[in-house]
Amino acid sequence: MDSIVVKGGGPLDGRIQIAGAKNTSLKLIAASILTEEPVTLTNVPNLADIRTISDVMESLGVEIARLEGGRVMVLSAASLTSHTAEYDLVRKLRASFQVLGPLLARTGEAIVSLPGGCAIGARPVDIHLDALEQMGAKVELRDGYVHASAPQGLKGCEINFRFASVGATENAMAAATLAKGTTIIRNAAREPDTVALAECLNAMGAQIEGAGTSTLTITGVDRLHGVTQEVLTDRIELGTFMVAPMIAGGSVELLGGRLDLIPCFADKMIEAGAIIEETKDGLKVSRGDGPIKPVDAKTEPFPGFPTDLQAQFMAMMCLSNGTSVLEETIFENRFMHAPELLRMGANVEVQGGVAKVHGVEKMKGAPVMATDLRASVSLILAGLAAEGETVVNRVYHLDRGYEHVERKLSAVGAQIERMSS
Ligand SMILES: CC(=O)N[C@H]1[C@@H](OP(=O)(O)OP(=O)(O)OC[C@H]2O[C@@H](n3ccc(=O)[nH]c3=O)[C@H](O)[C@@H]2O)O[C@H](CO)[C@@H](O)[C@@H]1O
Ligand SMILES: C=C(OP(=O)(O)O)C(=O)O
Repeated sequence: MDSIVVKGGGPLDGRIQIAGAKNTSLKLIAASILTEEPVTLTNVPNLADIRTISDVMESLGVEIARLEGGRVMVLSAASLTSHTAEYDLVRKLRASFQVLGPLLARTGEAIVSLPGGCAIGARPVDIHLDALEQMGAKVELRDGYVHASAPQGLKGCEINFRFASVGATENAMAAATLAKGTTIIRNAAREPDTVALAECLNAMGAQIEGAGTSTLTITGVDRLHGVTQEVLTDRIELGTFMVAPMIAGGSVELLGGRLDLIPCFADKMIEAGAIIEETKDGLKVSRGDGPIKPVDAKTEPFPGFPTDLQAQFMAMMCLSNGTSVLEETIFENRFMHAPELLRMGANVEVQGGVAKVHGVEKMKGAPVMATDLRASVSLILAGLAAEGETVVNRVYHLDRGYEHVERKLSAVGAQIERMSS
């Protein structure tokens, strides 16, 4: 299994190209089931998660051509050969559950393995299933699978989400595009990935209004057609690399970066002392002359502080000149990086969903391991300024969501390499 070795070093300098968004790509790929015509996606990142969802799609009969080293994907769901997304594939990637809505809407039947819990929390799917039931689907849980059917098609209705779940909004919205009548989803997610999915579906002939607000109105249409869609910049990769020059010092230009993708996170970075400049190609982030200042943050649905950037922000707060309080409200078990940061000399106290981070002057390299994607990258970030060598093990979590992290960081001067074993 590969590991990443980071040596604390001097300031960073240079440019990093931010890839297309993983979480947008996954949903656009799943949505291609809604049409018989080809869906072409450009700016797709080259990631393990994309390969996994491609396996799920191929198991359903979707033909996939990958061009330009995988950056361009052409998906053709002209003839679906299966209604079943198997446990062995779905367990590898929760987002595989996003085939449920499209499959049900297109064919009237879908059997999808329950994705199950994962390291960051239990992550039930009740909101997804309630929404589909309200649209007239019969939904049963049998042998670890969701069996959903709507032989006469789905029907528009009013749905009030108890929580603005990203995945449930996207599953219900995708399904509603082919329902009879109008569906209104209240307390819908407003994440940029959800807006991008709505835009792609509209470009395929759907009638979705209100994307980016809490109320979506979807007027069902008889069929959707093919599309060519560019995937937007990955805001989580962007936020991750914004933290790097804060920890290591120096300045990095993040190509493709946009402030509107990370409004609250950018404000918190500025409070912590980052200098963020909008350039013609993206965002340039520098560490000012002063120390990293302690900043409190609470994770919230978009446009709030993203849970997917909490671990990286914690790594930075470990080096602040005071105490910050980080509150995790989205997932019940998303502080697994804290004990690993402690190995590196950090001072973090976790109690339930709250972490008190007392900044230390210096961290020290250590062997560490993380059990989820963002936790893994937070340890690499911490390693950029730690004394000595940090070895991050189990990097398959990292490879789910970061393209060549070691190449991108070494290109701006970090001492980092991948060790294969
Ligand atoms: C592939 C993808 O896009 N993943 C993102 C998506 O995950 P995902 O779509 O799974 O996140 P949700 O917004 O659905 O989950 C948020 C919270 O709602 C709960 N919940 C969700 C659905 C449900 O039916 N019942 C329920 O109780 C979850 O357990 C969790 O505590 O949004 C999260 C929140 O921004 C991000 O961290 C993930 O990176
Ligand atoms: C939690 C994440 O992804 P997933 O929802 O696929 O687990 C993430 O991207 O940080």
